[in-house]
Amino acid sequence: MHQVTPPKKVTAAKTLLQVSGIHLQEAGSWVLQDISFSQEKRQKIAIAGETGSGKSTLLQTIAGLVQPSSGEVRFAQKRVKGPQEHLIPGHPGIVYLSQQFELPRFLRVEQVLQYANKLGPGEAENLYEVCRITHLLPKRTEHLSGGERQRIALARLLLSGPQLLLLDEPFSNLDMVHKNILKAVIRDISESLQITCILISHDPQDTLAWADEILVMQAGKVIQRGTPEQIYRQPVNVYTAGLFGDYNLLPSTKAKVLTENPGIKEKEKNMLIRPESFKIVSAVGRGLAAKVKKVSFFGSYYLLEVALLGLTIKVKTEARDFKKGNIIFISVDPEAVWFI
Ligand SMILES: Nc1ncnc2c1ncn2[C@@H]1O[C@H](COP(=O)(O)OP(=O)(O)OP(=O)(O)O)[C@@H](O)[C@H]1O
Repeated sequence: MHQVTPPKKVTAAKTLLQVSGIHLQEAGSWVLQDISFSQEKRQKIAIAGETGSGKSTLLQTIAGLVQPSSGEVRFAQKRVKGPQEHLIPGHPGIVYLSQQFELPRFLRVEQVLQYANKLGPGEAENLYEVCRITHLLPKRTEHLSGGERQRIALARLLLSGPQLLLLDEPFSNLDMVHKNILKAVIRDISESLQITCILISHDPQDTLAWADEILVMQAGKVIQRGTPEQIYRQPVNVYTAGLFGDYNLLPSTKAKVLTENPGIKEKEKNMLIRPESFKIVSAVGRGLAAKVKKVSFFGSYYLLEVALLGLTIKVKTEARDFKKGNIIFISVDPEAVWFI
């Protein structure tokens, strides 16, 4: 099996956020169930999960915008009060960038930001640089693109000087150019402004390379927590596996043929193999024969669908030599197999 780095131990002194036993019931059903985790200062946590799994509600609960039915959120060792305990919901140290952020219309960007500014001289200008919005300051808010509006909404939140930034699907609805700008902004918010972040995203490309730790949610529960490598290579179930990319699932009966490969032990469980873990080998006898049924081009790689052991298996390759109908020989590295 793969060697993966265990998540870092969180020590009390470094802990910024402590979420303990959060439950939330709405309209008779559980939206959040027994959620507990902690976050160190500057630790980057991503939350993944299907639509409706409770990700946004969890972030809103952390921000003090939703009252949990039970459990508590502690931020910098103090309990975060919910909206039923506060006249103005929220916590001054925590900001939440919603998917439905709003900006006042018919104002110049610099006016909008001026009203929100609680930072010292020079700090706001630095923040505008980090958010890549300095050139937008003289523009009017109704003359901005969606990506620009979002970076201004983000800067406006950060002008209050928070320690924790909660980002709810910030990359949805962005084209590749604006997405890459926002990725650089989020990296700099963490590195130069030293603000701790939690980020929700559907897209594994947004979270795997960024996060120190990923929480996977399903039906209001955290079902897996680990480093990006653990989550990707050792998913607890097919739900987690599917959130982070394509996979092949071979039933144990079929897997027996592949287990002839020295190094792969036969187990009763199904075998999960990512498409990039198959190797296409040249010689007969060094791999199993498979017939190419379909070739799809994805820019940096091709995805082959091949018939193997009566199943359709997905194989990723950078080579452009394969066509429908070809017979290829494939093998798998024992290190890349995960039993599920
Ligand atoms: N105030 C509420 N009353 C009733 N149901 C609610 C309330 N808030 C959330 N829910 C339900 O809880 C579930 C989780 O919603 P939530 O928006 O947190 O999920 P999500 O994982 O963020 O989904 P998405 O990715 O679509 O934003 C949904 O089924 C939602 O309808």
